[in-house]
Amino acid sequence: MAWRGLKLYSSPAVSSLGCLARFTRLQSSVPEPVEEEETRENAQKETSVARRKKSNFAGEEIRPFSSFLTDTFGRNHDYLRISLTERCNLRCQYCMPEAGVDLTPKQKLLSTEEVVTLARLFVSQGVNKIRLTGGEPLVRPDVVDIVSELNKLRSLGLETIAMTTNALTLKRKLPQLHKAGLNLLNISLDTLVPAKFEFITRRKGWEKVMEGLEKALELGYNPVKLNCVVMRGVNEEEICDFVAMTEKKALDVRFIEYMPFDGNKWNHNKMVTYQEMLDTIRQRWPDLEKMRDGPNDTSKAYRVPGFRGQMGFVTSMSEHFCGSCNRLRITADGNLKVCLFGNSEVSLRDTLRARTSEEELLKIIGAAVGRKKKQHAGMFNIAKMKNRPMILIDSHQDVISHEGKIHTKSNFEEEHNLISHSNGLQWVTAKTKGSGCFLPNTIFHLYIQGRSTCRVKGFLERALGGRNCWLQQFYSTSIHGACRLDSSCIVDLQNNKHQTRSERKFSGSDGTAENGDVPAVGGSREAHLTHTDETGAAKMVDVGHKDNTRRTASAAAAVMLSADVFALVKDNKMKKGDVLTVAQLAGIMAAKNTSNLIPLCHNIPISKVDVQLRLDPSQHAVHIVSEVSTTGKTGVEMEALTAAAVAALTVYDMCKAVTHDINIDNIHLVSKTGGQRGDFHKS
Ligand SMILES: Nc1nc2c(ncn2[C@@H]2O[C@H](COP(=O)(O)OP(=O)(O)OP(=O)(O)O)[C@@H](O)[C@H]2O)c(=O)[nH]1
Ligand SMILES: C[S@@+](CC[C@H](N)C(=O)[O-])C[C@H]1O[C@@H](n2cnc3c(N)ncnc32)[C@H](O)[C@@H]1O
Ligand code: SF4
Ligand code: SF4
Repeated sequence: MAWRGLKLYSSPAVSSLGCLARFTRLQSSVPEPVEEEETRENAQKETSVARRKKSNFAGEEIRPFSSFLTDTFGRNHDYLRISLTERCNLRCQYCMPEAGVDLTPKQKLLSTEEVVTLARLFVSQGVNKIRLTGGEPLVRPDVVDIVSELNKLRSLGLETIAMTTNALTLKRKLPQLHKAGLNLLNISLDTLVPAKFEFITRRKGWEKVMEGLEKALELGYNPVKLNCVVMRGVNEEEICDFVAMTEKKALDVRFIEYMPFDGNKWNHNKMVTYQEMLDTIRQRWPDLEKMRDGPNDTSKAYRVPGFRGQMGFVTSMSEHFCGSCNRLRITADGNLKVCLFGNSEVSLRDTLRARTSEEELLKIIGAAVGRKKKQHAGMFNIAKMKNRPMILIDSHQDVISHEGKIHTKSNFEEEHNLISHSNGLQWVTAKTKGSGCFLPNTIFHLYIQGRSTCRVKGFLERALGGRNCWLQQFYSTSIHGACRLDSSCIVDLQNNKHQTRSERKFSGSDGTAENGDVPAVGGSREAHLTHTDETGAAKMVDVGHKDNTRRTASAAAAVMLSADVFALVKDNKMKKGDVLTVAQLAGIMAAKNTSNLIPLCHNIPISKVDVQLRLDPSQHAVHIVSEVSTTGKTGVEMEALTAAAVAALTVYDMCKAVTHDINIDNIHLVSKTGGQRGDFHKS
C-alpha cells in the first residue's frame, strides 16, 4: 500500500532577529528587508523597555512606564497627537462634509500655553513623540511658537516633534518650523493630477502642495511621509504613479485605506484594501520587498529594491493595528480622546482651567486611559456606526436636548441624573418628554423601558440628526405598542452597557470591542459565547495577546469506493486525470484557504502542509491524512480538517462521472499539539 505525498514548506516566522536589530532600525533611515512580520505587540514591549533603559542615565535599571499612560492591556502610550485647530483651508471629501462643520468658539480652544502645559505633563509621564495635527495645523498663527516651546521639552525625554499637514502653506512656513525643532513631517496628497486635486479637496492648490513637498525634501526631511487616501473610482489607478515617485525621492508614500466618518459617504465598495493595493503594485514590481515595521507603526512598510524611498499601507480597516496602539489624542478644545474610533472623551481643558492639581489631572488621564478598549469595533461595525467627520474627531462636546436646546456639558451633568458607576460606566436617566438630553459627538445606545416602538426611534434619530450625535443601537423592551414619548429612557453616554432580553441571549462579549460591548448577565467568562458579539453577530476572537507557539494538527478522512472505481483510481485510468495527485493538491490549497472558507477562522501563517493518500484494496478505500504546522497564536486543526475534507471531496469529484455511489467517511482530527489547552491525540 503506497502513500503518495506532496509537501509544502515555508520558512517559519523569523524570530531570531532580536530587540537590538529592531532598535537599530528605529534609529536608521536605511530600509531593511525582512521575510515575515513579527508581532507588533512583542516588539512594542521590547522597544519600550529599550527606551526606558536608554532614558535612564544609569543605563541598566529599567524604569516602569507611567501607570497613568498604561492601559489595562499593557499598552504604553508614548505618542500624543495634539489637534491645534478644527479649521482647514481645504475641504477633502473623505474628511469633511460638503457643508463644512460648526467650529468651536475660540475661547473654548486650547491656548498656546495650555497646549504646552499639557504636552509637558504627558512628556513627564513618558510621551516621547508629539504630532501636531488638526484640522490644518498650519492655519494656526502660533504654530511656530508651539513647536519652539515643545522643543524645550526634549530635555524631559521628547524625541520627536511631528506634524501632519496638507502642505498648502508649507513652503513658506517650513523653514521657521524646521528651525524651531520640527523633525518629522507627513504631507497629505491624494492625487498627482491637479484637476483631480481640486475635485477631491474642493479647492485649488496642488502646485502649492508640491512646492511644500519639495521644500521639505530640500530641508533634509528624510523620509517625508506622503499620506494618500485611496478611493475606488477616484485615485486608485494612480497607485503605481505614487510608487514611481519613490524611485528618486526620499519619500515614504503611505497608502491609507479609506475610513468611514460622518458625511464622507463612505461605502465598502469605495474602499481599496491593502491586499488589492499590494496586488496592483506587484503586477508592475513583482520583486516588491516587505520591510521591517517599527513596533508601533500605523503602516506596513514595503519598498521596490533599488528605489531611494519606500511605501507603506495604513490598514486601519482591513487589518487593524490596535494591539500595538501607543496613541492618545488631545482635541483642539482640550478633550483627551483615547481612541480614534472611540467616543469617550474627557475635558482636560476644563480641569486645567479649574486649576486642579497636576496629580488630579494625571488621575483623570489615567482613568481615561484605563477605560481604553482593546481595539476598534471592526471594519463593518465602524462603517455601520455613525461617526463624526474626521476633521471634527477632535471637536467640541456641547450637549443638546432632543428639542434642540443646547447645554454645556457641565450644565447637563448638573441638570440631569448622571450616574457614574464605580466601574466607570456613565448612565443617565431622563424622560424623553421635555427633558431628554444627549451628548453630541457621541455615538450611544438607547434603551427604552416601557411601550416604545420604532416611532420613538425615528423621533430620536430626527432629534439627534445633524448635531453630530447618533443613535447607534436602539433597544426596547417591547416590540409592539404605541409610540410613547414619555417613556423613561436610559441613555448610555459612554456607549457602554445595556442588558435586554435579546442581548442576554448573546451575553458573550469579552468586553474588548470599542463599540457596544455588553456585560454578561451573571455569567462567568467561561459561559461566554466567544464567537458572537452582543447583538448576536458573528465575530472573530481576538488572539492578539497570545504568544506565538509551534502548533501542529493532523486530520484524516476516508473515501469508500466501489471495486471497479477503486481499480480505475489505482491504475490511474480515471478519465478526468490523476485522482490522487489532484486530490493532494486540492488538500494543500484548501488548507491555505481555510480562513476564507470557515467564517470565524483566523488567517494564520502556515509553515507546512502535508497531504498523503493511501489506497486500501481490502476496503476499496482511499485513506487521506493531512498534517499542518504553524508558529502562531492559534492552532491549525481547522486547516488540517479542511485539507482532509477537500481532498476527499476532490476524490469524489474526480470519480463521480463513473458512479455516485461513493461515501466520504470519518473526517476527524487525529492529533493536535501546541495549544494552550494541551495536546490531543485521538485514541
Ligand atoms: N486606527 C487608527 N488609525 C490611525 C491612528 N492615527 C493615525 N491613523 C491613520 O494613519 C493615517 C496617517 O496619520 P498621520 O497623521 O500621518 O500619523 P501616523 O500614521 O501616526 O504617522 P507616523 O507617526 O509617521 O507613523 C491617518 O489618516 C489614519 O488613517 C490611530 O490612532 N488609529
Ligand atoms: C485629518 S488630517 C489633519 C491634518 C492635515 N489637515 C492633513 O490633511 O494632513 C490627518 C490625516 O487624516 C487623513 N484622513 C482624513 N480623513 C480620512 C478618511 N476618511 N480615511 C482615511 N484617512 C483620512 C488625511 O488624509 C490626513 O493624512
Ligand atoms: S484631510 Fe486635512 S486638509 Fe483635508 S479637509 Fe481634512 S483636515 Fe483639511
Ligand atoms: S482604533 Fe483606537 S485602539 Fe485602534 S489603533 Fe486607532 S486609536 Fe489605537
